[in-house]
Parts: sequence; structure tokens; C-alpha cells
Amino acid sequence: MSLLYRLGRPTVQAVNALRPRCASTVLRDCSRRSVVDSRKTLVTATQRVQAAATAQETPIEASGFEESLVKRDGRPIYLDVQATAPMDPRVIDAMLPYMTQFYGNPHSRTHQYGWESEAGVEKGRQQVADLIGADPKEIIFTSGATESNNMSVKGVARFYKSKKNHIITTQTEHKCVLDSCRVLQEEGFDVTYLPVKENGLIDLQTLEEAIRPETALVSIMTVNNEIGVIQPIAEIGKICRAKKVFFHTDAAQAVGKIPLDVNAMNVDLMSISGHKIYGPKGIGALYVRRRPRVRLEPIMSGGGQERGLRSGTVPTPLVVGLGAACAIAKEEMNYDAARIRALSDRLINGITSQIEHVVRNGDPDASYPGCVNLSFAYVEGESLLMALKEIALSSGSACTSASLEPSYVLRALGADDDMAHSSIRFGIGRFTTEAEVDFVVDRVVKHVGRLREMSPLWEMVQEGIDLKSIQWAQH
Ligand SMILES: Cc1ncc(COP(=O)(O)O)c(C=O)c1O
Ligand code: FES
Repeated sequence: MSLLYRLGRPTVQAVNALRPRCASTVLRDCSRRSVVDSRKTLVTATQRVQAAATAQETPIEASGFEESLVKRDGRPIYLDVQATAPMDPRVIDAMLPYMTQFYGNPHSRTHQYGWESEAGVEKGRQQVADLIGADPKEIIFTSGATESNNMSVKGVARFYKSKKNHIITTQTEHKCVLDSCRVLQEEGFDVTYLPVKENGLIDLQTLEEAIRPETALVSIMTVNNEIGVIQPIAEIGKICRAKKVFFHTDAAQAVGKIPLDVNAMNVDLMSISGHKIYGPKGIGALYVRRRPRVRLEPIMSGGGQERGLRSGTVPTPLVVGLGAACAIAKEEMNYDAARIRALSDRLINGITSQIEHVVRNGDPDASYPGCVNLSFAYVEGESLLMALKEIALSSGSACTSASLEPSYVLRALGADDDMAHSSIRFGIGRFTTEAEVDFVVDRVVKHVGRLREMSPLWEMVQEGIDLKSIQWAQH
């Protein structure tokens, strides 16, 4: 059988040695898209990759790091787990029999192949439900969090359209929530985009005041994908329940990473994504509360699978993989959390103890430690990303990484454009090692230092000039 089977229960080291070849650099992700940068020149992602490859780099001193510890296959270190995470080999182990042996259609009721497959799907449903304190009947399988978010926002709004026409969300949601809201606005709905405070968190009183008798839904994400802040979900749930408004949360970056309980938190709809929790891509789930019952208009029409809410044959191997990923996350959440926090502290302390003018974006306490977003003043984020080509990083979300526009999330926090342009997101996950973090700290410190030495602004700062006092010539 496969190498995975021969390994038995993998250790972190074994898992790391086997790390799937999925490290997509931010630049490669968007190879077919072209974008207009803030200076209005057309830049294709391919050109940017070439620029990165040919970037003239002043050689930096040998680091003294054992290269073999951090470079397993000659590819960059993967520090972009918010974009996607490598699959846990135990997940692949669970999925394989459903691709080889148990390949029946889970909706076939007339023979054993169907029953076997159905049993796999129902086990997966139970495992997903167990992770968030739900009943398995409340779990609907989808293709990912994008679909779950579309279903929740558009589905609830459209179902209750005759009675209610107002939706509340925040300015820092994932694009798929924001764009679903824009579509609803075109259909005549009214949407409130709540601002966030400087620390990235919403103000609960502002939320409460925004709720009207005609509000159908509040949609607020649990963990932000760019800055890692954790919104006060239980408090938001309490407010929504008291006001009898449905509460949806996009928990794509939170499920399996922090403890969540849909009942304790009064969540009515919760979006889940497989590939953010070391499961397969192309699968996700939506928790839909049964009591009090949430109704939604389905987006997909067809065979009426998934309680009529999501027609289409349920992909058994993917569901089994998502279930296994949830079961592992539940089992190992405390272990992972402690490891990731230690690595995160190591990264932040390593960088901030050696370079000044580094700002951590987002509330340092109410945040998931595996998502560290830092702004390096007087350094252009894009240049730093290109210099750090030994590390797969992103300046924000993968979907918008082709754009050189500063992040709308950082802007919503009130960051000025310069700081928003100089930000980098470090994503630490289950398979990140200490040696990798040390390597990253070493490279970041060296390259930030080198880029600052080339910056006239940095020179002025060193000379004690207050940049804010300068009258720049206007052309
Ligand atoms: C917060 C958040 N919501 C939704 C998504 C979309 O998830 P999926 O790729 O499963 O559609 C992502 C992925 O980037 C995310 O980070
Ligand atoms: S993949 Fe995360 S923002 Fe699109």
C-alpha cells in the first residue's frame, strides 16, 4: 500500500517529511489574473514572479542555520496556512478507501455500495457536528466556506424578504460575504457594514444600535483571515438572540483552532471550510440551526439532497476527509494551540527584539496566535515579500494577493496606506517547526535591515527628522 499506510500513525516529524507539495506562493496563485496596481500600471502575476526570480539581491551573510532542517525539498518554507493548509496524512488515510473500494453513491438506497458510502457520509456529519456542539441533522455539506457564506447570507435574506430587508455585517468580512451583500443590495436589500475599532474588533453597542425590526440577519466572522482577531461571538450571539435576529458566523479560520459551541454562543448558522483545517479542498459545511429553526432559500436546485438545501451528490471521500479533519482537530486542539502559541511568541519576540518600528496589526490578546500580521515601517511589503522568496508568505488574503492595493481590512482598522502597504501575514500551523520559525526570523531581520538601509525615508528617520513634519512637493 501507499507510503502513508506504511507510516502508521504519523508523528509531526513524519508528517513534515511528507508535507504535500502544496506550498503555493502568493505570486503563483494568481497566474492568470492581471491587475492594475495603485500606480495604474498593468502588472501580471507572471511578470511579478519573473521579477521576484530576477530581483537583484545584495547577498546576505550566511545565516548559520542548518539548511537541511528547514529546506526539505528545495521549495520555500510554507507560512501561508490561512490561504490553505496541507492535508494531514491521517485525513488522506481515512479518505482513500472511499476512492478505491467504497465508491457507491451515498444516495443509492438499493444496494450495499450506496449504504457503505452513506455510512461514511453520516460518520463525517457526526464528526463535524461534534466539533462545534451541534446535532448532525444540522450539518449541510457544501463545496467550502465560500458556498456556505453565500447560502447563509443570500439564503436567509431571500427567504424572509417579504417581512425583512436589512442585513448587518462588518467592513472586514471575507470577500464572499461582502460580495453576497452587494448582490443583495442590487436586489433591494439594505446592508449595514459595521466599522471596526483600531484593534479590529467590532463595538457591541454599535451592533446593538444597528439592529432594526426589519433586520433579518447579522453576519460576523469568528476569526479574521488577514489579522487573526477573534470577534466576541458569544456576546454577539446573545444580542442577536435577545433581538430575535438570526446570527451567521464565517468560522472558516476558527473551527478546529479555537473552541466553538453553537449553542453556548447562540450561533444560528456557521460556515466551515475543509482545507483550512488540514482537510481536503472543495468541501465545507454549513451549520443550520433547527430550534429555533432557520429557513433559507437554497441556491442549488436539483435532487433535493441535504434537506433540500444543497442539491447534488454528496462527495463521500471529501466528506470523510472533512470528518476526519474535524475529529483530529477536536482531539488535538489543546496540543496544537499550545504549540502554535509558543511558535507564534517565538516569531514575534524574535522579530521585535531585533528590529524596531514593527507594528502588530489587530488586537494582540483577542486573536488567534497562528495568524500574525506585522507591518514593517519604512519597508514596502511587496519588496519584502520578493526578498523573502525562501518563504511562502502573503501580504493578506490569497484572493486579493494579485492586487497591489493596500488591504481593505487594514484600512478598516485605520492603518495609513504606508503601514497597510508594509504588512505581511505569517501563518503558523500544525506542521510548522521551531527551526522554520527561527529561519524566518533570521531572514526577516536581515532583509528588513537591508531594505531600510536603501530607503531614504529610513535615513531621515535615523537622522531624527519627523517625517510627518515634511511638506512633500506636489506634482
Ligand atoms: C474567513 C474566510 N472565509 C471564507 C473563505 C473561503 O473558503 P473556501 O476556500 O472554503 O471557499 C476563506 C478562505 O480564504 C476565509 O479565510
Ligand atoms: S483564499 Fe483566503 S482570501 Fe481567498
